[in-house]
Amino acid sequence: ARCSHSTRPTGWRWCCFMERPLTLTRGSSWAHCSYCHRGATGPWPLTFQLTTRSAMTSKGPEEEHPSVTLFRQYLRIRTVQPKPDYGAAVAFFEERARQLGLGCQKVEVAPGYVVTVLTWPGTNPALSSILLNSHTDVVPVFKEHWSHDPFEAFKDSEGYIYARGAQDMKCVSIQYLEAVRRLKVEGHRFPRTIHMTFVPDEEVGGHQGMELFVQRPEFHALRAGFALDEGIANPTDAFTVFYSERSPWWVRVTSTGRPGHGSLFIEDTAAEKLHKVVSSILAFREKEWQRLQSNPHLKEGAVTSVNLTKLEGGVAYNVVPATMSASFDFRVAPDVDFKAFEEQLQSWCQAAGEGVTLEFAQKWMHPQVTPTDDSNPWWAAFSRVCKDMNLSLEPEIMPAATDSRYIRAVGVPALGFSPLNRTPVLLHDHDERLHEAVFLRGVDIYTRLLPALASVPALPSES
Ligand SMILES: CSCC[C@H](NC=O)C(=O)O
Ligand SMILES: [Zn+2]
Ligand SMILES: [Zn+2]
Repeated sequence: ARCSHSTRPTGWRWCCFMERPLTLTRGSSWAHCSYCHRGATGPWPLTFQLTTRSAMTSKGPEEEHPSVTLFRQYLRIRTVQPKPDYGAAVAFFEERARQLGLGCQKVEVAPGYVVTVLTWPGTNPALSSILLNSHTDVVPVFKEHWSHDPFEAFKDSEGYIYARGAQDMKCVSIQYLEAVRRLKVEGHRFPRTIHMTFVPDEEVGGHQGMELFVQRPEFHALRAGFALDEGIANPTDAFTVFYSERSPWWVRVTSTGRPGHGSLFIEDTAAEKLHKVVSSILAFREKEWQRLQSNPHLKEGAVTSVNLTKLEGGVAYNVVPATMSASFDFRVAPDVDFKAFEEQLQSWCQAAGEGVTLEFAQKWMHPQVTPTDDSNPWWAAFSRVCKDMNLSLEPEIMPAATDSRYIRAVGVPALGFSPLNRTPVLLHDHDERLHEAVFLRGVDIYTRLLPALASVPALPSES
């Protein structure tokens, strides 16, 4: 409910959410309701519309919204691959649990790899829980291409926060925490328990993180009925939501052949045969690209992609090598017949000649689709809130691989959702950044989503 601003005397601040006067906890431009911790700024009327972006931008730390300050603190923790400081991240979440009065459990899934679980118990322990997952690691940076230090969380005069992880996905971790904080201080309780899991190593495949965690008794004890995990920003007004993922298949093709002097026409060389396989695979790539281009209804995640990412072999200009290899990053669409596709790869190798083999460095075989219709009560609750908030959703298949695949594979429906619209897609890119107003709007969105999800009535399987 929004207050009717015109009827309030000027000079007051009013919490639009709680319909009560704000207790000012900071200086004049940012007013925070000490009860629900929502902030508001600028002259009357107070709104949270993105159209007031510039008005929401603060200049110094004194005027900054405390949720933004917390976000920037987290961005400064260097959980960057390949040597993330996970210890600092775990300590950060333990402190959040202490401050919020949440349960905190640490599960070491491999030596030095801890999953931190923060828990807000529901009122009906018979019901399954809501899992809010986020990974704590971030990808490396090319520092020389950044306008600001990627681990300083610099905020420019317009309100853009520059940092590795600003979009992928440290924003989401803090948005979950701040939404829970608001709901908790407002005195709410919901039937279903809410667990927030903060997991390591997603950016390198989740093999020392979620892949192990979902097999542990501690995971099963959470009794997750539904999960939210990361999505991708959307540059338009709409929000992207992912209901499935393509399966990563990392394939190395090794070709062996006759060696010899570089001046001679050697027959049956490794390079010739490798070239044939590369040509077959790149022709397939072109076909999928054309299929995507020619059908406006198809989104990137609905076709199979492949890139040639490594070429290895050779020792000298004048020595024909006996072995050469090519590595490919395939992302296989969920509707593909996996067995037939693997046979196709094998037949391209065989067609190239003797001594051409392939091996897999990653081969995900369990694609799952979370239904996006009202047969799925979780989707019904999620999409209803978005409709009520006038958010338009674009349901898609995630082109890349996230920890959602492990969650879905153990039978827990999951949606990939980062509440970031009007934001250029800058994950893994130079100058990754997020506007503070978009970040705060995301906290508002979770503040609406969580009550709905945590109040989904008992499912047939739960009664
Ligand atoms: C296949 S494991 C690698 C996972 C990685 N995830 C995020 O970027 C990806 O490349 O999709
Ligand atoms: Zn991510
Ligand atoms: Zn990533």
